[in-house]
Amino acid sequence: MEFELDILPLSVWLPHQEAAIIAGPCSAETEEQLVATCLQLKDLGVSALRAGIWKPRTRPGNFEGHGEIALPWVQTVKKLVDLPFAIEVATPQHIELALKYGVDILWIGARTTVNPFNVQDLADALQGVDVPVMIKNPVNPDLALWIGAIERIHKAGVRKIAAIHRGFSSLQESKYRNPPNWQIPLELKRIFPHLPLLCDPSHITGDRKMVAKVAQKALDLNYDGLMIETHITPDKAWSDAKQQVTPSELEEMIHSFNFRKQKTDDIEFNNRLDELRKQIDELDRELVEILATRMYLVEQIGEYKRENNISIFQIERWDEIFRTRPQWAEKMKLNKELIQEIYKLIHVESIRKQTEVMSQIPEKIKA
Ligand SMILES: C=C(O[C@@H]1C=C(C(=O)O)C=C[C@H]1O)C(=O)O
Repeated sequence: MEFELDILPLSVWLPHQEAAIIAGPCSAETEEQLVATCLQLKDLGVSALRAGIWKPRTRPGNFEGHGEIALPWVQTVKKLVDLPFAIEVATPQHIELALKYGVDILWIGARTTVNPFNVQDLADALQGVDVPVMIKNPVNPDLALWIGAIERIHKAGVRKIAAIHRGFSSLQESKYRNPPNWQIPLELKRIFPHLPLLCDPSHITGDRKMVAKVAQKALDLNYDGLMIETHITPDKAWSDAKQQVTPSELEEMIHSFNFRKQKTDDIEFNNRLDELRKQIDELDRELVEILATRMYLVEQIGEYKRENNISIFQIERWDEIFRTRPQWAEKMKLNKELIQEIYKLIHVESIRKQTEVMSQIPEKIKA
């Protein structure tokens, strides 16, 4: 990475118990709806409130938020409920207005994170401003864009930063509205271990029935918090009706959550974990050795093909491999999709290796 992120822990700007929970309606629809929802959230132990003031909608004609008109409603809520309030901003003007009305936390939405020009405009507007900024993943599954947006905001001097994982758009059919692609946020966490990471199961699932399950998965993966859309009458919501839950459903969910610890001092647990991990280390070494041996054979086949002028890609052989290996896996109670994915990667590497071999001048001719 270009530079280590120097950021403050989440607890500095968002005090919380086991995990930070940000809740509130998708959109601020009326002052009554916003106040009623937030009053019901007041005693649930949530760490912050949220509401959409400007809503980026895919197509025109849908409710796009009230804009500045709704900001005094946020002020009303803040007088009644002693919790920080978060809203989405997409332009420098949104930032200016949010700060003018005393909004505590800003977030950059998925449709903004995709555009570096847009993010840079926001970063410039945030220069010298001490406000926490949460950055949602870009709509498309592109980790570099997400990192780029975080770096731009960080370079503007913002030290209260968090990332929000809200899932990614996909052309494939899925039970999710925005499939989570967990490997992307986990890779972000590997690159920036100190960056607080929140999950937005409402946008990932698009379906209130699945929200608790995805939220629990995020907690199992040691996420620092959750953002959950909550509405007093979700079915009547002006936006994202299907994915919002009532405050009492949220309360039930919070009670059902299992909050995991990252580590323990329990000696017995740690010893057993070490023992099992040593076994994994040995197996992984063997796995890598086996892959190296397989690749050595692929290279030999490549040389043989070159000498006999045979093409690299062999559809029948590849088809046989792609059919049989998952079958072997299933017999051993292994996930067949995993084996398919692994073999796709192996095959791409075989082709790369043999392409390299094909373009080499054979030793005999060189001599
Ligand atoms: C190794 C070969 O070349 C390619 C790579 C394969 C593999 O990695 O197993 C299979 C078929 C070919 O597309 C081969 O022809 O056997």
